[in-house]
Amino acid sequence: MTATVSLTDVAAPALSLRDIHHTFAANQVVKGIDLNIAPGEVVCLLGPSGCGKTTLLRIAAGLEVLQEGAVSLDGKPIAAPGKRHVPPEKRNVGLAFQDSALFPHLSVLENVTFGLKHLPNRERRERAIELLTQLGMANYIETYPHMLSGGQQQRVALARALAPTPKLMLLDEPFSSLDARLRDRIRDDTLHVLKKLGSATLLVTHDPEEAMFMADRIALMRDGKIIQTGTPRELYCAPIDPFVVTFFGEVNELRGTVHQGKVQTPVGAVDASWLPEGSEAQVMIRPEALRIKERDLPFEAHNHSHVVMAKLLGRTSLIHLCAHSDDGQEAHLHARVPGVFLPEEGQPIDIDLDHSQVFIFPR
Ligand SMILES: Nc1ncnc2c1ncn2[C@@H]1O[C@H](COP(=O)(O)OP(=O)(O)OP(=O)(O)O)[C@@H](O)[C@H]1O
Repeated sequence: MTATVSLTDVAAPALSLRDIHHTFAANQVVKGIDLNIAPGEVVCLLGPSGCGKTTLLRIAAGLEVLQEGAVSLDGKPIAAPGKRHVPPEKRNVGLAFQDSALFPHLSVLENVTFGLKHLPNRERRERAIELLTQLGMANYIETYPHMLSGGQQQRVALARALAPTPKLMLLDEPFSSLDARLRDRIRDDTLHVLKKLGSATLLVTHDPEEAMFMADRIALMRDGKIIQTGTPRELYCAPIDPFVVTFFGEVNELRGTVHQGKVQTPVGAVDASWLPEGSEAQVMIRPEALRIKERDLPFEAHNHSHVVMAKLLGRTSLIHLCAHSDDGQEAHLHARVPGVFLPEEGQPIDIDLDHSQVFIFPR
């Protein structure tokens, strides 16, 4: 019998962070973090402002001296508290930040070839131009940084970080200074370049959509700790606690008591078989889990579920609704429906639940 062994089982992690703790004055900002990144894997460190993401990335980069724990690159220890600190420039990692400064006296091409001194001239130039082309900057190779917009400078900074093909890229909010349209394009270009080069990547972001767009795996942080690690699908569809659910977008929150393995809500019964009978539960329903069907009933039938308000948000419509159950329970909920769906105020409706986007937790 042969066992299947994946590449990630045999190859040393591109980055390994073990039991990392970090304190500024008396403020403990990283509290025991373990994280591995496999070769070629894109991992997003996601979390609210101040939860310690940047500090962790700076520790991996060597910009903060490690206080507690261990850091390895490619299986080799590069930082141990009080013993070993390989400086950032010797770690063979690519770094790009929200506002990465370019060398002002060098052209775009010279900025990108800067880290390629070990290559012959021609190869250096070809490599830089290839990357600048992939990031939409091929027409600016002779331009100087002060002549570029912020978004263009950011693309050059990404090309400069990627040019030496580092085994590990550390990116801290590299797209957040860009306006929405440009950000989408540069994110897309960057993702394709990272995958083509096969660089393992740790990307810090506070934007869940960005994390889902970029990541093979997401590590969601709160208050110095990783709360859940998994694929975007695992975090979105199998969140382990209410914080994880709410971090990925608005949810309808209801409460109820577990009775015969279920909690009754105004939109139907929700399975709670894993919770103790009689316990209080929190039911979280994503807006897209509410499926609405218009009913041919008089608009005055207000003991039936009905539309309170409908707004077009662009790609989706947001329906404010009043949900009624047969036993007299009532709740104001938000539903999201793809495309243009704008029923009139008072329109009676039936509501079905997509249970895959309903989550239940003990209160
Ligand atoms: N050099 C420093 N000296 C003192 N406190 C610091 C220092 N750097 C960060 N902190 C504090 O550590 C905490 C974590 O900061 P960090 O920048 O790691 O968070 P973050 O999750 O990246 O936040 P953001 O998304 O806002 O950048 C914050 O309370 C911050 O004020």
